[in-house]
Amino acid sequence: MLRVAVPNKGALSESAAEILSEAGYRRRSDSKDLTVLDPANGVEFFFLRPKDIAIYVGSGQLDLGITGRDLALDSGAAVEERLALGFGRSTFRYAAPAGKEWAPEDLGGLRIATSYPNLVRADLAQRGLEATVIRLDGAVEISIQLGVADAIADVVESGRSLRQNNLVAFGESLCDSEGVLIERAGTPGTDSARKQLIARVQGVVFAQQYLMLDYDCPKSILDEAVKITPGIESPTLAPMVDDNWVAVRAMVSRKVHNNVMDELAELGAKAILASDIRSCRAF
Ligand SMILES: Nc1ncnc2c1ncn2[C@@H]1O[C@H](COP(=O)(O)OP(=O)(O)OP(=O)(O)O)[C@@H](O)[C@H]1O
Ligand SMILES: O=P(O)(O)OC[C@H]1O[C@H](OP(=O)(O)OP(=O)(O)O)[C@H](O)[C@@H]1O
Ligand SMILES: [Mg+2]
Repeated sequence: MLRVAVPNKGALSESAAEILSEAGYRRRSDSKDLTVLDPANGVEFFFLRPKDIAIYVGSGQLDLGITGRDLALDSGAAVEERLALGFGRSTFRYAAPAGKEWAPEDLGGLRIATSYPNLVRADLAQRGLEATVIRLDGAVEISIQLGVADAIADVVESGRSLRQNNLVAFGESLCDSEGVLIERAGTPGTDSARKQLIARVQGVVFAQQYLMLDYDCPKSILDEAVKITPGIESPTLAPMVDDNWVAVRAMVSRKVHNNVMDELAELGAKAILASDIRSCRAF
């Protein structure tokens, strides 16, 4: 039986559950359940704190886990990313009171509060700086006001928490994070339940990042149109009753699909339709 760790709460839990459910795995029926058995797929799911997941997977107790890249790195556990999952995106930034221009070099000798002490220590060491790292569990933004720190290093998503506490981020992001599927480093498993879960999850993630585009295309502009929509392998063409036209179908990245639709319309394509893909095996 494949043993898979899933976030039980927090910023990653809902999206992780969504992806697994879309990939055909059993959902838990109660948010207090810590395990769910899915015998049809040969998987047992363990609902754990996202911070702990890399430790279980790195120690070999569990085979795969969904967690955040930043959490996995900070844990120091011997794990590798198998897939990036495209949700729970965040940056990890230094921040300090607004009103002065800060640079990472200013951190030498200061007290830095964070929930990710290892990420911060590694970054300070790389910069050749010595500072006191103060480990807090959360609500890190308030720690300066409360007098236990001079600066912080924290997860920044929208930036609202920093603004509300009159803090400014500075320096590059220490870690650009998102949800990731991890396994133990050095021993990529090859059992069928594992391969199936990875392929299914990859199919759902891929499908979330693409749309299916269909359009009617005058044959005279077909060469130019398929350059705009090359698809993954190659676009599909289907004959139309009017011999001067052909129907084209291709997958396009969600990020650019509006531009692609504009360009196709400009070129003379008609009936340009974009539809969601729920899952795929496109690789
Ligand atoms: N707005 C956000 N706040 C916190 N974590 C976020 C956010 N957006 C994405 N993440 C990611 O979610 C993971 C942290 O999840 P975790 O459940 O530990 O924190 P949380 O959602 O703040 O819950 P908790 O209240 O238990 O601290 C990290 O990988 C982090 O990068
Ligand atoms: O840039 P933002 O969109 O404001 O998001 C980032 C903030 O959200 C999280 O805190 P959370 O609300 O989870 O509380 P916590 O600090 O107790 O974990 C995180 O720790 C940051 O504080
Ligand atoms: Mg939090």
